[in-house]
Parts: sequence; structure tokens; C-alpha cells
Amino acid sequence: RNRKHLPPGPRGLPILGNVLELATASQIWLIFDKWKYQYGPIMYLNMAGKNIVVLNTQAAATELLERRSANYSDRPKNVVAEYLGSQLSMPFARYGKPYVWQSMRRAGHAVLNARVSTQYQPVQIEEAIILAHDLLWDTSSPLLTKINRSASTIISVIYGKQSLSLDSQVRLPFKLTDTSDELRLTPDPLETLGNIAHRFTNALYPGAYLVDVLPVLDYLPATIAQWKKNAQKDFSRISAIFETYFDDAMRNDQHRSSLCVSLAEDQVAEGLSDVEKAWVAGSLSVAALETTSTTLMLFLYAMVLHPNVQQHAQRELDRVVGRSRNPTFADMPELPYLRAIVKEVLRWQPAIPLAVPHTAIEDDWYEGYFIPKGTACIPNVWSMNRDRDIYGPDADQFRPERFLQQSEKGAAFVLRQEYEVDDGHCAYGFGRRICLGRHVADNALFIDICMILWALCIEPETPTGPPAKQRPSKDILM
Ligand code: HEM
Repeated sequence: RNRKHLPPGPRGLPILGNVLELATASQIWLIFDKWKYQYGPIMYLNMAGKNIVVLNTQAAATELLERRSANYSDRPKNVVAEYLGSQLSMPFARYGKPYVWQSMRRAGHAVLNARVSTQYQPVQIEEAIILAHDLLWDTSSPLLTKINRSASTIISVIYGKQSLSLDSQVRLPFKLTDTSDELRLTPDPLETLGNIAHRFTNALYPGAYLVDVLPVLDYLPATIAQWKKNAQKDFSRISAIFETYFDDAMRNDQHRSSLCVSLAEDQVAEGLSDVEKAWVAGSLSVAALETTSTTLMLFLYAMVLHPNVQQHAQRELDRVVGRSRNPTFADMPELPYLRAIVKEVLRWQPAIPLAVPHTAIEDDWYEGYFIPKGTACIPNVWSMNRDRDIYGPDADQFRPERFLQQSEKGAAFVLRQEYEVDDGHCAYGFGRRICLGRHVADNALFIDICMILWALCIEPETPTGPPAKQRPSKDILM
């Protein structure tokens, strides 16, 4: 009877529901954004019998995923992902007693909280300098390769400097050529970690595997069910990769300062087995790599589109830092415009526009609508970040100034007081499942963006020249 009170939403076919409408769309969030204006803050979809609720406003997401987080911190059940090891992988692990998510999250929090994250700043500065240098002088690698390399700062933080190399790949208990259709191994550990991320996200895509629609298929033995055989094989390969990388980090980290060393030696990871610790490190790397590099690419895109923003940021850097030294984290309080750019990139183009679904553990009601137990709640971060009721009529535009206000002392701008603590966007998700690496990510983005804009000008590529141009080295203020 309660099903009469499901939230409004587009009508689908009797069996497949809305699968067909969404299966071919490459940017589903744009379809959701259109539906938001038709159906309101919360809408219901049927994906081949599975209940899905899309949360379109910050108010709905805050009420359900944060205030009622005890009921909304689970992840959707996914048969293929479970065979792949999602129970050990923090972003996808289920919530609740028989699962290890709580212990992993506690251990992850201890090594990534706001205070501890400042310890990684020296490595982040070194890597930001290398990135700016590469962007200027390495003319042989594609832009994406350079950006991906820089996002690997987080790998230095997790596994220690230079601990992952071809050596780690060679020590794997299988050949690099022993590659499956769905999980490709390459000599580069970073690429292998990226491929593991894709293996999981492909499995989690709604309707990607028939077994999630017809659970009876799970009773087929692996000898008949190819998907199961592949997933089981890939699980043992992923686990071996994470365990090998973890061992190498312990062996090679002379300074005993990596996140792996903390996991292995400190009490933070008490109660976790060695394999579980290796999965904490592995799943942090997988969660960190593509999100950070995508955001940096989107920043470059924003700079190409908005040369005025770039110039404004460079004037701030020239005034505060000058040309005789590079920017550091100590400059952060004096660089409100640069901090606003970090927030605006994450608001305008969130790296994961639909975040990661949270699942309702029990039946619930919201504003007169029924949310059945087991419903996957998708936070429509894209639309929340462009909500005109919150950000004004220019919400679709890239405008860092929205986070600033005139200083009381004079003409200079300062970050609005509320944004000293509030992100000002929803790119990192919600409640108990909010992104664990957000402090490290914010720091990495801030110093990378400062270093890039300090060192070079970003312009669209022309047939006659490269896109990056060095800025004059003379101190403009001197
Ligand atoms: C710009 C960069 C990043 C973005 C936009 C981002 C975004 C997200 C989002 C949307 C979620 C899902 C939150 C939810 O379910 O409500 C998430 C989860 C997570 N992120 Fe990030 N992330 C970034 C960087 C990182 C980094 C650098 C790390 C690790 C050092 C990291 C580790 C994690 C982990 C472990 C989770 C799973 C948390 C859980 O399920 O309990 N992320 N991230």
C-alpha cells in the first residue's frame, strides 16, 4: 500500500523500468538535472525492479544522508562487486555489524583527518613543483599523463616515496601479460591501480550484470557462469596486487613515514588483519587517483575558458608570493581567491557528479513520500551544486567570486566567513560516508593550482605552439 506514496518520477516499462532510458546516456546527471525541474527535490526510478531514489537538493540530502545517517550509510548490494572484494574496499563496503567498514574507516580517518593531513604537505609541495615543471618542459608526454603522474602524490603519501615501481609489478605472483578483458595489468603500478578502479565502477553501474537483476543466476557454479569465474579470478589478482604493494611500502620506506607504516605499526588499525590493512591502502589509492586528476583537468579547462580568472589569481600570487620564491601552504590565509578557485572547480564540475549511492537500511518517509528499505539513494551532486536558489541565477557559471566578500579594511577580498569551514559544494558527498580523503585532496588541489598559476599561463593550444607558457621570472613587485 505504501508504494502508492513513492516519490514522483518518470514512468518506465513494466519490467525494465527506466533502464533503457538511462543505459545509453553517457552523462546521466544531465538527464537527472532536466527531470529535477519536472519532479522536484526527490524522485523515484525503477531500474529493472530495483528501487532508486534520486536526491536533487542539498536540503533532501542533508536531511536523509546526514541527519538520518544511521539509516542511510549502507551501500547497494551488488553481487559482482562482492565477488570482486567490495566488502574489503572501503568506498563500496556494506555498513553494519558483519562487515569491516567501521574498522577500516576508523583507521583511514586516523591517517587522513584534517590535522594529520598537514603532515603530507611537504611531499605535496615537492610534487606540485614537479607538476608545474613537467607542464612547462616535458613536451613529449600527453597532458593527461602529466596530470595523472601528479595525482600520484597521494600514492607517495600512502606507500612512501618511490616505493611503487616496475619492481613491485615484477614481484606480483602472476605475469603482467596474464591480463583479463576486464582487468588489465601494465608495467606502470599507477595505471594498474586506475584499471582496478574501472573494474569496480563497471561492475557497480546499475544493470551492468544480469545477475543483479535476476539474483537466481548467482546459484550457477563458476564453471558455467563466466562473470563469476572472472570476478573470482580478478579478486585474487587485486588482493595480490594490494598485498604486494603494501609489503613493498614496508620494506622500502626508509623514513618510516608513509600511511602504510602508520597502518602497520600504530594502534589505529588494531583489529584489522594484514590483508585488510593492505586493502585499506589499496582502496584509498583507487579512490584518490582519478578523482584528483579529473579535478585538475577540469581546473585547466576552466582556466582556458576564463582567462580573466587566471589573471586575477596571478595578480594575487604576484602580490602575496612574488617571483623570487614559490608558493607554500603558509601563504594560504593570504590567498582567498586561489582558495575560492579550488571550491569553484569542485562546485562547477564535481569529479563524481552523482557521488556514490547510499542505501536505506529500513523503510522510511520523507515529506510524505515512502522510501522502501533497500532503496539506493543517489545524491544528484551536479544539480545540488548548481541550485539557483542557493547560488543565484549565475549558478551555471564559473565564478570564484561567489565565495568572497569585500574585506572590512579596504578594497581587498576575503573568503566569506562561512566558507572557512563549509566547503560551499557537495562534491565530497555526505554524512558517515563523506569522502575520507577530502582534506588531503583540498590541500593537493590548492598547492597544485597555486604552483601552476605561479609558474605558467594556460592558453588554448594553437597550431603553432604548445598550450603552456612560462610566466616572467622577474619579481613583478620588486
Ligand atoms: C577531488 C578529489 C576527490 C573527490 C571529488 C572525491 C569524492 C568522493 C565522493 C563523492 C565520495 C562518496 C561519498 C559518499 O558516499 O557520500 C568519496 C568517498 C571516498 N573517498 Fe573521495 N574524493 C576525492 C579524493 C579522495 C582522496 C584523495 C582519497 C584518499 C586519500 C579519497 C578517499 C575516499 C574514500 C576512502 C571514500 C569512501 C568513504 C566511505 O565509503 O566510507 N578520496 N569521495
